[in-house]
Amino acid sequence: MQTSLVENPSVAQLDETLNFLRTKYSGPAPVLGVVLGSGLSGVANAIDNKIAVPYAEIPHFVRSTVAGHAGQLLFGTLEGVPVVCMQGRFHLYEGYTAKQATYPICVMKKLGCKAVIVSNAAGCLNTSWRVGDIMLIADHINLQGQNPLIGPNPRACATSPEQCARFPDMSNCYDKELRDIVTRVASSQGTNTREGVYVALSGPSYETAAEHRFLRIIGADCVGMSTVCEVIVARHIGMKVVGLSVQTNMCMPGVATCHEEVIEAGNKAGRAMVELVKASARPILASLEKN
Ligand SMILES: O=P(O)(O)O[C@@H]1C[C@H](O)[C@@H](CO)O1
Ligand SMILES: Nc1nc2[nH]cnc2c(=O)[nH]1
Repeated sequence: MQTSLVENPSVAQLDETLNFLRTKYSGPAPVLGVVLGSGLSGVANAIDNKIAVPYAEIPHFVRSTVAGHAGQLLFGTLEGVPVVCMQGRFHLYEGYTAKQATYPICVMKKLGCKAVIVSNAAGCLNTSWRVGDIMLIADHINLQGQNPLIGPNPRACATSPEQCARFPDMSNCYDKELRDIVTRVASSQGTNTREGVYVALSGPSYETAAEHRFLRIIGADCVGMSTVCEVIVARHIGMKVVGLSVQTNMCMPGVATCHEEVIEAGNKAGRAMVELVKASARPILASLEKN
């Protein structure tokens, strides 16, 4: 069943989704959500005791229409940590509203997730970096021309009154403590992560050379077509966020970009991402339990 979501998800819609998911999965409640971007679906292979639920079957979910996005919700454990994983996400360029695209984040919250790891494939604007580099998102710039919080407030998926501010703060959007944990894990694995700013445009066209110049000037290190709406919703409802951007193509004058290249580079770097996300799951959980 597919419902057009232009309003915030209602209690009834969320209940319907959760009741359906409970008929498919009865294991421990997930504490960590993971959103896998283009070409990064290999992380799904690291999930143990996996139960896959296609988006097409889930009430109030829309469909994945993009190559490289499998379009299913996965339940299971990652190094013993109960997780729910979006194998494929929804993008605004698919024609979905910001509320439709971010509905799964509300569902993750209702399922019990305290934090979400969002990942994406991105074009690299930083000329000192290389294809395959993994960037921890330190901050973002939202140039999508949409904000999922526009409209009535608060949200039914919030669990406490202090969540869902009308004007939510975005100053520690990408949690510093969790970011430091992932950086430490990466260096213990010999992976040299970057930190930087992700800028999101609506897509689906890739950028012109003039747009690349502009995006560098305003302080972006890489550019993509997703993530920021998910992160805004997650922060609004009190979830902590870790963001990972795999640099899949260099944004350079005269160099063409294509989605196949993005998927291929995402899949290659996906191997390091799998190890990083796997090894970070337990320390992230320990940090969430401490706070
Ligand atoms: O879902 P993500 O942000 O990883 O996907 C990126 C942006 C577009 O969907 C696609 C372009 O090739 O990759
Ligand atoms: N907007 C945008 N999204 C991407 N996703 C992967 N590469 C790119 C890129 O170069 N530009």
